[in-house]
Amino acid sequence: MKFGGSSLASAERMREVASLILSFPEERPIIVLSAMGKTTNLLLLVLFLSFFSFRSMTADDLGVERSVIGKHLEELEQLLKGISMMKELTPRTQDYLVSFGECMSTRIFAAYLNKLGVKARQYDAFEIGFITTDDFTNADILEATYPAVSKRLHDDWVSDPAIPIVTGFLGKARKSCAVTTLGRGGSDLTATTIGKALGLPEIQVCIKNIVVHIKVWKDVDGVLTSDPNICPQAEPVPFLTFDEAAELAYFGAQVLHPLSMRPARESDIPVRVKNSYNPKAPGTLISRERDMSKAVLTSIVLKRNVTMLDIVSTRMLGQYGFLAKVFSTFEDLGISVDVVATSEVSISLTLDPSKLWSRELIQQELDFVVEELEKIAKVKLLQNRSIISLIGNVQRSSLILEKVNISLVVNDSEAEQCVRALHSAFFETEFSEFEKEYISGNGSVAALS
Ligand SMILES: Nc1ncnc2c1ncn2[C@@H]1O[C@H](COP(=O)(O)OP(=O)(O)O)[C@@H](O)[C@H]1O
Ligand SMILES: N[C@@H](CC(=O)OP(=O)(O)O)C(=O)O
Repeated sequence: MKFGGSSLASAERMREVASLILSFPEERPIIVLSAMGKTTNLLLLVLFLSFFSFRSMTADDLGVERSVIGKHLEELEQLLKGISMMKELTPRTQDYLVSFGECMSTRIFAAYLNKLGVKARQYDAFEIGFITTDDFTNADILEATYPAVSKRLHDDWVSDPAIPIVTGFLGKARKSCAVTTLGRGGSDLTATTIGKALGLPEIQVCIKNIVVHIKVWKDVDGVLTSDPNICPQAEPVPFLTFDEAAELAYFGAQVLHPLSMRPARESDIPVRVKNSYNPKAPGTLISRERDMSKAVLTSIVLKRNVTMLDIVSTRMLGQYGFLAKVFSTFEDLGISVDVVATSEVSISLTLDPSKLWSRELIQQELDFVVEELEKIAKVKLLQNRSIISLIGNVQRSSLILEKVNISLVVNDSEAEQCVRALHSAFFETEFSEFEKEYISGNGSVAALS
């Protein structure tokens, strides 16, 4: 069970989360926690004065000794002094800095459960086998993680049973051994990684009749048809496939970490997204397959602040070399490409902003891309664009577009209005039988727009 910042904003919320966990006495949960509320943002903004008092107050409110986070508060103070003296925050130091959020929330929560008489044990993910690449701020979990984590959790459980309370979001870099983070919202990935680790055959043999499932608790009734901050009418989507959920997350839905579906899909362990403020709501069940016969559009998502490039060949290369050269330029620079529309001699594409944001020299980098591409093409750089993606089952609407989703690129300033218009057309309008048939069966996608 994973509880994110949205479920853990205060001492009161922590109490409710504890009673929610205890309301499943038949389950043997492993708990993954994010930092409380907006702690990660606060740490990044270095609003540490309010942060210190807030977190200590939470411990006080829960009747937990402040000493459970005393060492961390001292270390954090030292770290912040160091950063302000050096006037430099490297991605590695940034990861170390934000790791305090999860390290403290889990300690406070484990101490609270113990105080209630429920035996719990706190774990820092970087100490129990979460091995990652050294890509600070956006690290990838490595395969070695799965057996290491399952062994550690299993062995501890056998020798001294206690509910594990694990820090989400964090890992340990394979080369430098420093603390890493898995990208914003990465605790979802921690939860599905533990799910896969516990689904390994060795664990299944050790613990007979184990049925692993993953619950991700949020502050909304599941994955919704759109971002509720943009479309207040957004409704929960009851079922999704791993692929749909991954697309949805990748194309901007904040509700799930973009890579979090990978371990779940690899181990075929379903994920249920539930509302910790409304546990009775069924939420969204994400699994390998679902009934697609009625599904057309599942969700509309928005990814803002995207950079787009229009690249038209000057035919200096033969037609066959053009696309290869364009893509190798991005590969050399380590920039991912999101959405692509292409012909033999021209290509329009959007760049993945997360890759650009995680590094410095953004403008220089873009200038360099353009300079490289101008050797073979005319290039137009368009900034402040948004990608609106229509995620769903277009399988039945066009043979050509089978299994792809539809993305539109619009100006940032018009994006929310476009999402609202699309949401209203697709989810808030009663279609006639004829229109339903046209959308889901015979019409082309172009006709839809
Ligand atoms: N399609 C969507 N479905 C559900 N929630 C969404 C969607 N798009 C954006 N959100 C936002 O995601 C939030 C939940 O994600 P997040 O804040 O990361 O939760 P947590 O902190 O629990 O991990 C919701 O409060 C909602 O505002
Ligand atoms: N605290 C981290 C990791 C995380 O997963 O948070 P949340 O579960 O609240 O999205 C962040 O804010 O990015």
